[in-house]
Amino acid sequence: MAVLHFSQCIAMPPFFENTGVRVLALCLGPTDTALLENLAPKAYDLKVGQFMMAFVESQNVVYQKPESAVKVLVDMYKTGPPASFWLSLDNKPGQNITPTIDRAFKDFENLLMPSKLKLETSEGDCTYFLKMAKWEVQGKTFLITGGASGLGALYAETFLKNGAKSVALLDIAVETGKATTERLNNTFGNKVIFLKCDVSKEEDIVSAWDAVLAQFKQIDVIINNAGIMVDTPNMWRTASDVNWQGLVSFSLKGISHMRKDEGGAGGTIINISSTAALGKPGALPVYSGSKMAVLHFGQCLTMEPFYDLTGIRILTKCLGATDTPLLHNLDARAYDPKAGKALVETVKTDGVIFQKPESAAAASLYMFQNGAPGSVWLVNNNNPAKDITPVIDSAYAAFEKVMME
Ligand SMILES: NC(=O)C1=CN([C@@H]2O[C@H](COP(=O)(O)OP(=O)(O)OC[C@H]3O[C@@H](n4cnc5c(N)ncnc54)[C@H](O)[C@@H]3O)[C@@H](O)[C@H]2O)C=CC1
Ligand SMILES: CCCCCC(=O)/C=C/C=C\C=C\C=C\[C@@H](O)[C@@H](O)CCCC(=O)O
Repeated sequence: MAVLHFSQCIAMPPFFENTGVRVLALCLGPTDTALLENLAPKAYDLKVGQFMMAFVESQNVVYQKPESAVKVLVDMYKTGPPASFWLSLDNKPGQNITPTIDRAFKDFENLLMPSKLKLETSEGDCTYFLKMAKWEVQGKTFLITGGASGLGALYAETFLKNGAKSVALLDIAVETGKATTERLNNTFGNKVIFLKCDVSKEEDIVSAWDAVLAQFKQIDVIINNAGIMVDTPNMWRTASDVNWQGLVSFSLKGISHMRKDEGGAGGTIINISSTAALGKPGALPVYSGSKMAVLHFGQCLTMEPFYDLTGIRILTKCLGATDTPLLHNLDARAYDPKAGKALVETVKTDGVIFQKPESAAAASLYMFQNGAPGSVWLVNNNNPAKDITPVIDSAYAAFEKVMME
């Protein structure tokens, strides 16, 4: 999904008109190559791998011939319009699936329109405020990446105010992290620890994870919040490691630790995605692709019987533009200077609202207290959190339908 969304974003008009470069993406179905040999041990977990294999066998999935996939690639090259997306499945001729993908993203973009949102979550919607919380913050231990400042620090404060037992803040910024920890400990009574951890480095993750467990013994909630937005030539790889690989690493460690079927206590993993996964910001294809990867990772992980088996709730938050340093110097964050200039212009002309961090944190608390396992939430424009799982599910149902045709 990161590949598809990267391609969609970078190819946004007037990309082809300006550059003469045609971006095409191929969604390849199961194809008879070494990639599909001995599948079960390739899953993130053997039990899940065996479940997947049983499914593949029960469905008589066809592994198409590699020659058929290559033919589709060649046809796509010969006939594909700029920014088109193709399917190669079951040895059939290539199918241009751009209309289906576009329709799904139109539905996502509609979620971002303030007028449409108001229809569904008005300020007077009492049920939003009065609904009983289903998931307790009280007594829970939190691990928050990127917790030294910005939204991460605010999540810590919000959950502490609502009864969290302990919080581990992990961040690359040591001085800021220590200062935030001291401030929170002065207010909430020594419940917070700080650990230096660069989430783009596996060795940092391993040692911080071990240190948090040595201190707290149990982690109930992980907020994978650390993220940077820099698509520039010298930083896009680091940004991908921070936004995506770090999140995967903490999620997998969290699953091993929390899973009830292997002696854990269950728990919640909150992954911070963005409205950049729902819209197509042409200047930020790497950032947007990484946030789409975060969204799709959560959806795949949480497929049945994940929650029943493990007792782990995966929540994904699509956060809209929020007034933190992440949005400073926007022009220098795009993949190239021309795109950066265009981004700054669009933010002005579209009147993009930079919502208050406090609003985003309050909405996140609501999402924690009420989010069903596997749900996806929109937190945008200072509005209450909105459960957008049905819209995401219906887009994926449309993708699946195309594969059945
Ligand atoms: N501010 C916004 O408009 C939006 C933010 N988000 C996401 O929310 C999350 C938090 O963003 P903000 O608080 O706005 O950003 P921020 O820039 O204010 O704070 C980010 C925090 O992450 C830390 N960090 C940076 N690199 C790190 C690394 N390699 N390892 C560990 N920590 C690291 C920073 O030191 C800082 O404390 C990010 O994942 C971001 O993508 C999503 C949508 C909109
Ligand atoms: C839709 C992007 C907001 C994502 C929030 C985030 O993580 C970082 C935001 C940084 C800049 C936002 C720019 C927004 C520009 C939009 O007005 C538009 O140009 C991009 C979306 C175009 C589309 O939806 O097709």
